[in-house]
Amino acid sequence: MAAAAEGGRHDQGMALRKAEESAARRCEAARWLRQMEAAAAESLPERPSEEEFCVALRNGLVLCNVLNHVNPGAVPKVVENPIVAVQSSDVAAQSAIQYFENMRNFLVAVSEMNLLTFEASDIEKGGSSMKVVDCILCLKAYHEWKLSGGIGIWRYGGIVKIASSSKRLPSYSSRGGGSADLNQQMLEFVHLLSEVSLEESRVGESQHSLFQQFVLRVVRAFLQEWGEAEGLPLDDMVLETILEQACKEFTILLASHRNQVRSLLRKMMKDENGAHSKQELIEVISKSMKETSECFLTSLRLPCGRRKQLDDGGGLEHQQEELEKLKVSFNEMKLQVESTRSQWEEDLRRLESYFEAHNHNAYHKLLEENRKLYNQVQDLKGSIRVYCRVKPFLKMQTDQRSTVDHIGENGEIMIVNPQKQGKEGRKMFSFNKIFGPNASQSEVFADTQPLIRSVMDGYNVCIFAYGQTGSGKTYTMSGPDITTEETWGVNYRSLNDLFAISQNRADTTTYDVKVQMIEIYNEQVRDLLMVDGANKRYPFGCKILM
Ligand SMILES: Nc1ncnc2c1ncn2[C@@H]1O[C@H](COP(=O)(O)OP(=O)(O)OP(=O)(O)O)[C@@H](O)[C@H]1O
Repeated sequence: MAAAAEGGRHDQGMALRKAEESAARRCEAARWLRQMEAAAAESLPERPSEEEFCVALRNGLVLCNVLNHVNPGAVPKVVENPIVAVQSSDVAAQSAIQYFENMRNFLVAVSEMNLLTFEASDIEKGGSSMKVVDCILCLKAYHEWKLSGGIGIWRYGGIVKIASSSKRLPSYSSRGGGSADLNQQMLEFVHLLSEVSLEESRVGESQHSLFQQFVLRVVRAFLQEWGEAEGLPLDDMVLETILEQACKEFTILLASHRNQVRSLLRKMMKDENGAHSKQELIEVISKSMKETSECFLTSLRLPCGRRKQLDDGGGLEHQQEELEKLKVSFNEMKLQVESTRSQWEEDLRRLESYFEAHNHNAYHKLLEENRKLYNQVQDLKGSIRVYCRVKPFLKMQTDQRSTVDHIGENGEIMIVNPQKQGKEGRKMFSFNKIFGPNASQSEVFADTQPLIRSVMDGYNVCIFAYGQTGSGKTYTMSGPDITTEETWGVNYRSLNDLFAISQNRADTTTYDVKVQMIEIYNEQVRDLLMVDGANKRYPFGCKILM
C-alpha cells in the first residue's frame, strides 16, 4: 500500500512538472508573438492559459503576420477581419472559412520552410496546443538564427539548416513560387554545399581516424570470435594495412561522390528546359549515396559476423563467400607448399647421399689405384731387398785396418783378405745398396720407409737384420739411444710412421695394431713379451709379423 501511495505521488509530481514546463513554453511563445505583432498584444495575454492561447491564435491572423515578419511574403494573402464577439450565424460561418484559409496558408508556408508544423485541429477546442507551441518556438529559433546572420548549421527538433552568409540565405517561398524559385533554392544549396566542404574536410579527418579505429576493433573482435581465421595470415599489421587502405579509398570515394553530386546539381540548375522537383533532387543524392556505400563495401572486402544486421543488399554475403574461397585456396596452397618443401627435402637428401656415395667410391677407387701403383713401384724395386751397412771403427779398437777395399755406386763392395793372395784375396759382393761407415740412422731408414706404407695398404712386409755378433744389428734396428729421435733405428722409425699413417687415414680406415717380440737363439725361439717363463719357448702359437 505504501509503495502504491509512493508511486501515485511520483506520478502526480511528474504530471505537475510537465504542466509547469508546457505552461512556461506557452508563455515564451506568447511573449515572442506579442513582441513580433502589435495586434497580438491586444488579443493574447502575456501568461495565457491553454484555452486563451488557442482562442487568440485560432483565426491564424497573428500567426500569418508574424510569419511574414520572419520570412517576408511567406503568406501572400492574409485575411484581416477583426474578431467579433457576437456575430450572426452567416457572418460567423464566413469568418470561420476565412480564418481557416489563414491557418491553412500559415501551415503550408511553415511546412515549405521545413520547420515544425501542426494540424489545424490542434488549435481547436480539445486539440493539442503543445504542437502549436513547438511550431511557434521553432519559428522563433529560426528567426533568431536569421537575425544572427544565418551562418553555420542551425538545428531545432530534428530540423537542420546550413548557411554560409546572410547575403545568400536560403529563401523559402510559398508553394506557388514556380521553377525559378526552386532553381534558386537549388543554386543556394549547391553554393552552401561547397561552402561547407572545408568544414567537412576537417571533420572528415577526425571521422576517418575514429572510423579506422572502430573498424579495426570490430574486425579483431570478429576474428577472435570466429576462430576459423587461424590459418589465415591476418596478423595485426596485415589487418591494419588492409583497413587503412579501405578507409583511404572510402574517403576518396566520398570526396569524389560529393563532387559528382555537386556537378550534377549544377548541371540541373543550368538546364533551363524545365523545373526540377525536390523529389528529383533527393533521388540524385540518394542514388549517389547508394553508389558510395556499395563502392565502400566492395573496397572494404572484410568479413563481418553481423552481416544479417548490416547487409541488406547481399554485398557482405558476397564478401564472406569470397573470403571462404580465399581461405580454401590459401589452405590448398599451404598444403602444396608443404608437400613441395618435403619433396625438395627428400630430393636434397637423395642428392646428398648420392654425392656422398659417389665421392666415397671415387675416393676409394683413386686410393686403390694409387696403392696399386705405389706397390708396383715397390715390387719393381725388388720384393726382396738386401742392404749392407759397414760398421765404423769404434774408438776403443786399436787395430783399425779395414777389410773394405772399395764401395761402388750400384751396391758393389770389394772385400780384401790380406792373408790370401791374388784373386782369392779380393772378393766382390753385390747388394741393393751399401751404407758406408758414415751413414746416419735416417739414411739407412730412407730406403725402408716406403715399405711401411705398403704394410698399411695390406701388403706383407718383413725387415730383419742379419750378421755376426757385434756387427751392429741392434744399433741399426733399435739405435744406441731411444730417447733421442735422431738416433732411433729402423724399428722405432717404422712404428712412428705406421701410427702417423694410421691417424691420417682415420676418416676412412680403422687399423688394428698388434706387436710381438721373439728371440731366436741357438735354434731356440723365445717370446720376449711373455712374463710366464714356462710358456716363453716355441711353439707358442703366434704369428710372426715382423
Ligand atoms: N754403425 C755403427 N756406428 C757406431 N757404433 C756401432 C755401429 N754399429 C755397431 N756399433 C757398436 O758396435 C757394438 C756392437 O754392436 P751391436 O751390439 O749392435 O752388435 P750386435 O750385432 O747386435 O751384436 P749381438 O749379435 O752380439 O747382439 C756396439 O757397441 C755398438 O754401439
